[in-house]
Amino acid sequence: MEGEGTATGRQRRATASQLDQWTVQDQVFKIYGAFASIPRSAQSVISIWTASILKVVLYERSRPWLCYWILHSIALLGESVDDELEDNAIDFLSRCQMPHLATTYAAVNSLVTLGGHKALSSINRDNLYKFLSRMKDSSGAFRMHDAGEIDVRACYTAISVASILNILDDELAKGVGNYILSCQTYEGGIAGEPGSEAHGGYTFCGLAAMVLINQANSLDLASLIDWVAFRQGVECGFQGRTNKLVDGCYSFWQGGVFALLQRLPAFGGEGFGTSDVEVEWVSDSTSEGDDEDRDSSDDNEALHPEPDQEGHQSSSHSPESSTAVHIHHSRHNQLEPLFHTMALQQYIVLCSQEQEGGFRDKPGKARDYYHTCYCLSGLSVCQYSRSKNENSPPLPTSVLGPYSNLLEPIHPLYNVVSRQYHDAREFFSKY
Ligand SMILES: CC(C)=CCC/C(C)=C/CC/C(C)=C/COP(=O)(O)OP(=O)(O)O
Ligand SMILES: [Zn+2]
Repeated sequence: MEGEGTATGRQRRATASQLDQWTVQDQVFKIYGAFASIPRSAQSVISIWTASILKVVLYERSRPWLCYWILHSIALLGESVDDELEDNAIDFLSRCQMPHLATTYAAVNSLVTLGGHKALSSINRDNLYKFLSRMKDSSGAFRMHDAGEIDVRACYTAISVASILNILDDELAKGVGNYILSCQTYEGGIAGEPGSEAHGGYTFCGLAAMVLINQANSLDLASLIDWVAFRQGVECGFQGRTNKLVDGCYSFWQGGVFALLQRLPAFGGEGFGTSDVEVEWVSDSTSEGDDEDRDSSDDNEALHPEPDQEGHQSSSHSPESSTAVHIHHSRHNQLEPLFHTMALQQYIVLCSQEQEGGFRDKPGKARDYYHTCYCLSGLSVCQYSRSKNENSPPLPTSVLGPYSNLLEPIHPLYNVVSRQYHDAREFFSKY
């Protein structure tokens, strides 16, 4: 019998990413070996040179992301950039040469966020379609880049850009659903690849991709919703996975999962009309006053949960009263937000926000553009979680702090501001 520690035993249990990672590790160790054998005097020059190449590669890879995080944050705040910056951003994004699905998604979302003829027409949809087809594996799933890793993130970014650019067809969609289904774990959340651990980032990607290809109902939605409901911690923020710390960025990755779920017909929502992916908002059969009254009492409970005898959180999180069951039995058949939206706003505004501006993972960490983008996106999801449609703004009681804290609504399938989504949709339906 092969022992746990043997190479063959290790190989047999390995995921595709682990195998990739070990290949890279072997190469790095070989480089270390070669490095150790050269004269000491040459080592420092080479190490400075290698570090700067690595820095350039990583920086180049993240630049479209920086554009998206910054532009989307500005758009969420209801602001726009000046003409010169807009022109420079369009010019820069059209010169990015390293094809990669994640940066393609970031660049497309940046251009959609900038909006207007110049930004939208700078996207070469024919070439992009060819790139997406090249990234498609024979299994149906997508890989991130040429010879790159296959995972749920790649599936989402490919399907998301294809959908928003109106080039999604059966060929691109074929097999994606089965791959994502194989990534839903025993916990209910979705992992990056089969056999890995469920994680909020991949759960958002997997669910959004399934909605876009009209296959969300083939997931085990009841266990998915229970998994995500249990990820909101006593600190009021979300953790990315079981037994890990809460982090501001999961306000969107997990909060966005709720925003998607509550629009699904299976949970009483009105759907996305997935053939043309129009945003529909949750219908509401009760009076707004009634709704908002309950909001505040629920949120008080959320902030001060009654511990049970073993010190666990309140009974609404016990397995006997699973979240899925609650949804269907809520008063007057009205759909409640499926998480504590005011509590999450408290975590975002009071714990993730930096005094000087910007957002972070948690107190003690530094602010950055990634966390700023995803904390603001999560905040918007919370604020609009009870809105009937994007033209009826939330009541003040749904917004933590002054009403001037209200952000723009997002389209949760793509995480771009709704108005920009509609403009892009219209633009790409004509061209
Ligand atoms: C569209 C797109 C590209 C989406 C990316 C989705 C996303 C955020 C995936 C998360 C990946 C991951 C396993 C992080 C764990 O990091 P960690 O171990 O440092 O954090 P943790 O302790 O919170 O799990
Ligand atoms: Zn984070």
